[in-house]
Amino acid sequence: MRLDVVTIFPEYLEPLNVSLVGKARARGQLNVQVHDLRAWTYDRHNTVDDTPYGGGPGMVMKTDPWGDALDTVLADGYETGAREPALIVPTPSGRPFTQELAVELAERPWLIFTPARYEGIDRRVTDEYATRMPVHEVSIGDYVLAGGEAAVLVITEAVARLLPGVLGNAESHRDDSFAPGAMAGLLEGPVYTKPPVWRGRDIPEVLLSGHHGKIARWRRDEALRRTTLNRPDLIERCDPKAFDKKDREM
Ligand SMILES: Nc1cc(-c2cccs2)n[nH]1
Repeated sequence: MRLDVVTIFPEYLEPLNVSLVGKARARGQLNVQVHDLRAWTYDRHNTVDDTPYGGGPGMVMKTDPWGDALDTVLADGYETGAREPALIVPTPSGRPFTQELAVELAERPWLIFTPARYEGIDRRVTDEYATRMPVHEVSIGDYVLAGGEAAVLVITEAVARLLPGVLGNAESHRDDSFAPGAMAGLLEGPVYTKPPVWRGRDIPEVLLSGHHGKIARWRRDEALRRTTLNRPDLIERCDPKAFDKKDREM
């Protein structure tokens, strides 16, 4: 997969050099290119914004720097064999980013992120590129950030970990919270490791029993408990038949 990020804060994307994404890049599983939007400005102040038509607070990001930047990124990507780009525009007014959308994006060969600052990017930019590729406006949550770069980090990590070979078998994403089918869409329950007693706190007996059926049932019950507490909305969506199946396996 190829990822391009165009931003006025390229240093904000440094975390893409470390940990899971950094290792995937080093292994060649991910090609990440970060571009400074100001490289496509030609005035003394490297201007990327201007006042909004129709008035109102704040500033709007101008068309030309984005258009020139995206044309260059696309030309470079195509030249090096990338195909089928999709534009990912982080915004509070976008489609909620979910594990389902992460799976959808992980299947694409090329994602181009356009994190905005200020009040956003002139709408004509996304209108222009929507004629050439899918444009996904994506929200990572119902809160307002100062810019989309943090959202790029979140989306990139959630997508990268789904790429084949990025997570070792030990870290399989099969049982992730929200992964369809895993615990029928429930939240993960509590986890424990050595020592067996810590500051007077024991491990739930069942986890030391070696009885896999009882352990699986306990984990399912804990997942139900946590989901009921924190995300009752997921309870309606989960597939009760999956429980029957799991009960039979236990
Ligand atoms: N979910 C979400 C996205 C954002 C922003 C994206 C770009 C500027 S602010 N805030 N909250």
